[in-house]
Amino acid sequence: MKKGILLVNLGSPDSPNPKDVKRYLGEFLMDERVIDVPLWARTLLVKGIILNTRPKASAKAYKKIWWDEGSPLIVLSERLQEKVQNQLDVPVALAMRYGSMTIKKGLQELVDKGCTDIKTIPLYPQFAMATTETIDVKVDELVSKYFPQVKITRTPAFYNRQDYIDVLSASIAEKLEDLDYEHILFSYHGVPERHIRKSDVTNGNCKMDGKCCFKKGSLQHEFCYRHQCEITTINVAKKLGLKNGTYSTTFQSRLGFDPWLKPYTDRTIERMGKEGIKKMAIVTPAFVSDCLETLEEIAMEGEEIFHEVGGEEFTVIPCLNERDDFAQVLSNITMEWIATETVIA
Ligand SMILES: C=CC1=C(C)c2cc3[nH]c(cc4nc(cc5[nH]c(cc1n2)c(C)c5CCC(=O)O)C(CCC(=O)O)=C4C)c(C)c3C=C
Ligand SMILES: [Fe+2]
Ligand SMILES: [Fe+2]
Repeated sequence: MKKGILLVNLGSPDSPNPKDVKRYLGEFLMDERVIDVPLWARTLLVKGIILNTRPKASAKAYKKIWWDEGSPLIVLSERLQEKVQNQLDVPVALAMRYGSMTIKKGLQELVDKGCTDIKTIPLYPQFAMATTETIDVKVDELVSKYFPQVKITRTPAFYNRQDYIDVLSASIAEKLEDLDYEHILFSYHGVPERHIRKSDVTNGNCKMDGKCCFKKGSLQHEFCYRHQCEITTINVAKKLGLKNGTYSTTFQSRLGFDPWLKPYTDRTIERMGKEGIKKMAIVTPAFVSDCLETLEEIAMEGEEIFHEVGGEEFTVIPCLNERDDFAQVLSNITMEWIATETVIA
């Protein structure tokens, strides 16, 4: 069976115009693993409220970060795919969970090249129902409907791989080398607290009390986004020798009125600025590629909040994007898969 790799990221609108943003947000937010309420309630909320208000504001934000070549998230994912392809002999395709670069097209591209043994790699270091799980489920649906001859191998979240932690740490160290910063914030995309409970395979271990995520050996950690974010921070802090109190974990990008994972990034930036921190660095490890949430929400809005409360230097560390060493992590994941399958066969 010929092998192939399908990298999958979130996706972006086709353009930063309100019509395209509305179409994209409609597909994204109608996903039952993103807005996880019954269909009637989701339809009311998304089509009745959000899509009548948000696209205009979101389009304005997208316009601020859009590149001549297109959406930064898409362009950076394409550059990454090219790098990974150059490191490997097996075909590597790229798809997006939402928008025009569909997973169906990505699978078709690999099938057209003769691949029937495909490994999917969601471009998310940490597992979440709204990211990794929705990709895995969509791939299964498409394969059973259109590509029954294809065997799929999933890739678990790679937050705890040493090569990933080394690369993330190197990307931070390079940026901070000559910089005199007082605090480094590790800001992850948030999810509603409810999502963490829903993904709790141990049925009740997850108490959202700040302790369960650190319990050794819990089966729940495999599907606990909060645990995986906290551990990413801890492992990087260890690798870089960061002192306690000089770094922290926060969660950004809330939507709606339910409680989301805390502490919130924007409020933390504001509080720290008010408490007298003048030089802050911020890294966003839940995002592999720079996107609206890093380039606008963090680098523009976050900086504005910090300056408003007296902060002076706000350094944003880029995502791993198309770094050679990050492409190498994805190639390592691929080569380990090929080696294991060869031994089993
Ligand atoms: C990194 C992982 C992500 C998780 C987890 C996630 C959960 C999540 N997101 C929303 C709602 C929105 N997210 C939006 C943008 C966006 N989200 C991620 C990643 C994760 N989302 C990325 C990479 C991006 C940027 C996409 C780009 O084109 O650059 C948006 C759209 C922008 C906006 O209008 O603000 C929304 C809406 C929910 C509800 C959710 C979990 C339940
Ligand atoms: Fe999001
Ligand atoms: Fe947890």
